[in-house]
Amino acid sequence: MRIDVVSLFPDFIERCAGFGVTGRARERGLVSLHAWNPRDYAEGNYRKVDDRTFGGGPGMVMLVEPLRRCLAAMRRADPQPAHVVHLSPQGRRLDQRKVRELAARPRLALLCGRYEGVDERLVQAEVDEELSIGDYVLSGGELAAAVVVDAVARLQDGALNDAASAAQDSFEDGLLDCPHYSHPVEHPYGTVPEVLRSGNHAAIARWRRQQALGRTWERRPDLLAGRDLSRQDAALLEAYLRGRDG
Ligand SMILES: COc1ccccc1CNc1ccc(C(N)=O)cn1
Repeated sequence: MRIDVVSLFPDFIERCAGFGVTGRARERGLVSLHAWNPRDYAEGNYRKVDDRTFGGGPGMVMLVEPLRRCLAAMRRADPQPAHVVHLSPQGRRLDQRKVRELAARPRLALLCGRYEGVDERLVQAEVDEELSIGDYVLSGGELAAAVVVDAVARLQDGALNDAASAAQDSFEDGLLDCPHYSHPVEHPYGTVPEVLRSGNHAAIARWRRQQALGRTWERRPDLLAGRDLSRQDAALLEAYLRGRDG
């Protein structure tokens, strides 16, 4: 898939997406990343990209015209239509379902606002959807865009090795992940659970599912609300809670 990023700090995303799984996905050609700077499309020798907000009040707004020109150049660069996402605190909340939807698209354009945001006319005319990575305000949309790039890149076929994709799966079915352990077996911080060293793969799978259910119940009950647990899952969760409460 192709991802275009519109940002006043184009190297920001290039750097963020250069490591690990995302860096490898790019090297393998699973994802191509293209940065566009609205300042390159701004007028005057100050190349103005922002100005005061009408109606008064603090802060500056990104001007519509440099962004319009920038997006036009981005569209011209590739005939494939781009799904334009504006990263904003006013956006719908990003979750794994939305990530999967975005990852299935051939081309994404991520619009990163700075200052107090973007002239609303640009949003209305050019943006397909606004997304938020959480209920907090950042100094720019770039970190949110980097989150989207990472989350969609790792879902591209061939991006993850088997172990990592297994970890991915645990989030895919809407549960938190089970705990993980490695060497040494005995450590002042504790001992690796016996079942994980038993070689009994059915028991290991059961234990992991039980841990995922129990931890989700304890930490994110909202993920279980409105979800019908299978009889097997319900039994595992009950046993987990009984075992916890002694
Ligand atoms: C006041 O900032 C803005 C106001 C409007 C748009 C963009 C920005 C840039 N900042 C952002 C961007 C995204 C998120 C998020 N939660 O996804 C948080 N902050």
